[in-house]
Amino acid sequence: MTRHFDAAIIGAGQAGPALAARLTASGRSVAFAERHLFGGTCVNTGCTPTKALIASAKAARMIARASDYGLTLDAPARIDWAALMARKDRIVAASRDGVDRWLANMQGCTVYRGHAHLVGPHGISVGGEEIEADNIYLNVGCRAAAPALPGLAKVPYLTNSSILALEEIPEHLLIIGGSYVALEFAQMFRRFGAKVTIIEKSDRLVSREDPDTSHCIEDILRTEDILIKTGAACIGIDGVPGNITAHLNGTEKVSGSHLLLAVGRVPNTADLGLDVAGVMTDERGFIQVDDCLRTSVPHIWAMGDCNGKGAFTHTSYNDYEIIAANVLDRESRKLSDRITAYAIYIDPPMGRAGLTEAQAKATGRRIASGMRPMSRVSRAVEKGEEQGFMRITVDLDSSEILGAVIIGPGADEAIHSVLDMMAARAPWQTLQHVMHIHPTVSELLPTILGELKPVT
Ligand SMILES: Cc1cc2nc3c(=O)[nH]c(=O)nc-3n(C[C@H](O)[C@H](O)[C@H](O)COP(=O)(O)OP(=O)(O)OC[C@H]3O[C@@H](n4cnc5c(N)ncnc54)[C@H](O)[C@@H]3O)c2cc1C
Ligand SMILES: NC(=O)c1ccc[n+]([C@@H]2O[C@H](COP(=O)([O-])OP(=O)(O)OC[C@H]3O[C@@H](n4cnc5c(N)ncnc54)[C@H](O)[C@@H]3O)[C@@H](O)[C@H]2O)c1
Repeated sequence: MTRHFDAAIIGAGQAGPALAARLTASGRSVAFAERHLFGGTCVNTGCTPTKALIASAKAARMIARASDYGLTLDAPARIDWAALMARKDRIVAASRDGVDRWLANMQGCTVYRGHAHLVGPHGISVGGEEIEADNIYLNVGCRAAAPALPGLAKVPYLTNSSILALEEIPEHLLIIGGSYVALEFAQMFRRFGAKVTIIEKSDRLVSREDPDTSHCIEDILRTEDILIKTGAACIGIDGVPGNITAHLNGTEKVSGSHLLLAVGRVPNTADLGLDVAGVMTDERGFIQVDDCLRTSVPHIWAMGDCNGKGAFTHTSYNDYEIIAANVLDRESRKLSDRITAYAIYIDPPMGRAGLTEAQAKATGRRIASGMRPMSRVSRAVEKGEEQGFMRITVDLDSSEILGAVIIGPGADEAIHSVLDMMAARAPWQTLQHVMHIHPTVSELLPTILGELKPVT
């Protein structure tokens, strides 16, 4: 028998559970389908486990640098891989179980554990049961891409999921890709003692960023003896477990014990029955949505990574807020109101808000930037973490803050000073006149706004 609900949500990622809570609180009945692990990518194979491991890696790095701080160790620290992974697993399990319990105990929410797919505009089949819902919300996320590289199918390779279950530290980790996933795992495994080689096809790492940002990040990684091969499209792979060779540009090869693919993500939409319901996707499989995250079928909405409009936990959660505002609060919050913001959790981290300097320049506006290296930021010097810089870019005519980048200690937090001012649409002079706390990285933001130089 088909059971009817006011709403159905597919996928317990970063948007679905919070939306279920709002929908049920408004008196609506909700069917919730999750086929694998509650909490999705962020909790199980993304942010949470990687940031837990990065914390261990930071501790290892600080111990290795003990003498820089005037400390003498009687013996070098040993990595207890099992204990370190157990810490990560405990943190992940607590978070996952929290989401699972939250949904299971939610009044008005019926949880289905299984793969769900659309069988009509309102119909869903999940784990052999048929349900129907007035409105459907898709939060199905993405998975690691595995491009059709010659030879790849014949060698064992790791993704962001399987690398988190390794039973030992690789001797030499080859990483294909040179962006978020690659860099966070590269530095972490280097700090755990692995030799690491990054293979990136663009001519610089994180090529969406300004060139000086890429070069600064390359310097940070090279300081720790991470090998970086840019302009190096991997055109083939061969080898056996424990000895894998990547062939680059047809001219060079590099061998390692393990291979990690970090070349982007593909949406989990091919097995969702979208065509049956008439939901349109783009050529890469991302679900097409309008500015309020409605799909081509008006009662079906798509949120999180699967709509291709963001690829972060905070963008997924913001999608939930946009949908809740439109559906439940009669507020017209929109995707286009969102200011780009993200961090890369290398150490020191990079925090970004708004446009890069190159993007700001490309708008054709009259712009200026203020910048300062971390070597001239007291807090960074005192912490012994002088790599990095900060830059803020403004519109000289409207006084708008257009964007900022901070690479340095606490940059992932400090960037919010700029982001919040941008959200408030405050002119840059407002930020310049705020008294900031000393000694912090943020206290130099007003200073660099007093040293703006036109960008031509
Ligand atoms: C290694 C790594 C590190 C990351 N670190 C960060 C970070 O530090 N900060 C940050 O902001 N972002 C980070 N991200 C990105 C972040 O994890 C994702 O953007 C975020 O998790 C996306 O959430 P989502 O809600 O779109 O979907 P997901 O969290 O991917 O959840 C989708 C859920 O849907 C389920 N599902 C899929 N299809 C079906 C179906 N047919 N039926 C039932 N259930 C289904 C899946 O099992 C999954 O549980 C990281 C990603 C990776 C890979
Ligand atoms: N700190 C964070 O917030 C965080 C951390 C990890 C992941 N994420 C999210 O996960 C998503 C996926 O990250 P990602 O790093 O896998 O993807 P990405 O799309 O950001 O980068 C992929 C990189 O791989 C390179 N590449 C592609 N094919 C290649 C080839 N054949 N040879 C060599 N290089 C190749 C690309 O040029 C690019 O630099 C990101 O969009 C990000 O939003 C976020």
